[in-house]
Amino acid sequence: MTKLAIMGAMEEEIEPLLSHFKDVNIVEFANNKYYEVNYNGLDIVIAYSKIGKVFASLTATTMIEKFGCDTLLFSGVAGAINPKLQIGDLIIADKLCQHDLDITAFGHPNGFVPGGSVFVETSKELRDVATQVANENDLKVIVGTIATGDQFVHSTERKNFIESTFKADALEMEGASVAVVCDALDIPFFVLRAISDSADMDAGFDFDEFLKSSAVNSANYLIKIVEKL
Ligand SMILES: Nc1ncnc2c(CN3C[C@H](CCSCCOCCO)[C@@H](O)C3)c[nH]c12
Repeated sequence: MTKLAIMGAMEEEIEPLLSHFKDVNIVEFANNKYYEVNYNGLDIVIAYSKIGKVFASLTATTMIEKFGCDTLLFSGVAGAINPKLQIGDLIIADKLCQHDLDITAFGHPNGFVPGGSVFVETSKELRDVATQVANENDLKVIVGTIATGDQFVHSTERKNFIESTFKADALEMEGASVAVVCDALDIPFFVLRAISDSADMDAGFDFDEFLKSSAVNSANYLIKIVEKL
């Protein structure tokens, strides 16, 4: 029986999801709250990690190891790199990387450390469900590479580095750490993001303005995917 983890990084990313559920049981653990619900017979644990790769790794590991989740879906917002991605648009990750992981001094490529890999792929099965839902609901969704790093990107210089180095389509601060955790624990995972900004000099203003509405875009799509699982 599937037990689903639904994760975000910020409260604003999870709030639109929680509003769909009643009878929520709250479990406090490791300075965080985990919301347990049952939806259409599916046991679900929902949490927002707080910002960044370390918090996201802790929450993903907790949802799997402590709560016994066997599938993990991430919903949230992202900065656009691919110019086809406009504010509010949806992107599903087929693979993720860490743009700020750097031991190039030793001849390794950006995003690589021994024992790891530059890219981690998401679950093809979950992506196929998502694509079917998008088609059924006439949703425009891009499938692409998402780059993760412990920084809010707000400069075209950093954005261009990430694009040229990883050929990434979007960027954020948690997805690749969820990917490494799920890959290591052999848990199928899926990362969905809606664009809140373009990671350029206007990113801070756009993010403040569009966080909530873009988080709702992602959450509404994710709920439709959950209903298919
Ligand atoms: N351009 C960008 N660069 C990197 N990541 C993103 C993302 C994706 N999420 C949003 C959030 C931004 C962290 S700062 C939030 C401000 O907090 C305000 C509270 O003081 C973090 O969880 C990553 C959207 N645009 C981005």
